[in-house]
Amino acid sequence: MTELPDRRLLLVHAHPDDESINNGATMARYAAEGAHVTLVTCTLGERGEVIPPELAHLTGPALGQHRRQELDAAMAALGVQDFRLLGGAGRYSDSGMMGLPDNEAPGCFWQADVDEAAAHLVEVIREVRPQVLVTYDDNGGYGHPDHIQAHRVAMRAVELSAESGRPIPKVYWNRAPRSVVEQSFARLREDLPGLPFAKTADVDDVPGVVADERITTAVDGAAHAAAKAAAMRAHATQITVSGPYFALSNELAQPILTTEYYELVRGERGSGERETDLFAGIEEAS
Ligand SMILES: CC(=O)N[C@H]1[C@@H](O[C@@H]2[C@H](O)[C@H](O)[C@@H](O)[C@H](O)[C@H]2O)O[C@H](CO)[C@@H](O)[C@@H]1O
Ligand SMILES: [Zn+2]
Repeated sequence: MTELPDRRLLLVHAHPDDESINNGATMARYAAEGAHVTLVTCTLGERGEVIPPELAHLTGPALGQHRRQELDAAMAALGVQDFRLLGGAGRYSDSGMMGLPDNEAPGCFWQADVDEAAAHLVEVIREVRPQVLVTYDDNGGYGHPDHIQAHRVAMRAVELSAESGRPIPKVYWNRAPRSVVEQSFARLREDLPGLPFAKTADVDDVPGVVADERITTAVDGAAHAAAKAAAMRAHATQITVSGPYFALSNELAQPILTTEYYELVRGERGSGERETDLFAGIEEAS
């Protein structure tokens, strides 16, 4: 088996694009620093909307395949080489937004058996032996069924790994501190007239917004801002990027954060008021 780097980070996401939006700067930074970064994406986003008119014909499996190519390009922009689909390509399909009949579709991720899906993730954990796992909070950041299910599957895999004697030392949820998001939106509102977006989203539309006090870790990815923006641009069916701002297909502008924030929910916290490194406190080569 190929010898893996001392530091190994695993991220679990629902659709192609979530990884770049939530963790693009973190992924680019750790990849550049020589850590092994593994992304597991649970669906190919087959039920997504499509922004560019020339691609509006893409739906279902054809959209899924196109978004897989977008993911390839985004990972190249971030310098990440290990990225996988949970259970293999097409094992779980996009469940659509919460409350839609799509949520009941056979084979969609929302209908997946959590233990069965977690077993696929445990296989990756056994191979990579990550010291750090990143996923969403129990609301999936913003209540999308695939995000909630990705949380459930990831946290179940964390339990199963611990039960089998292979605990993951540190587990984090994606977060955004309310004060930082509010300040970012204040700047966005000032810049809005010069942007290709008509309106802004609301602070509470940003996934994982919490009181500042719940933030345990801030990863400064400013040096990788261009890589994050390029990765987000690569997801062109889902995201429009303009300078330090972006919008999804709802055309509601949001800020691109280059410091990315986390809440440690399993494991020992590193020293200091806030960690600046997800691996803080990890014994090397554990
Ligand atoms: C960021 C994210 O999780 N995107 C999901 C989401 O897409 C949103 C959805 O189409 C919504 O109706 C739009 O208003 C919004 O702009 C989209 O971001 O849900 C899709 C369907 O499950 C999913 O494919 C997409 O990745
Ligand atoms: Zn998503």
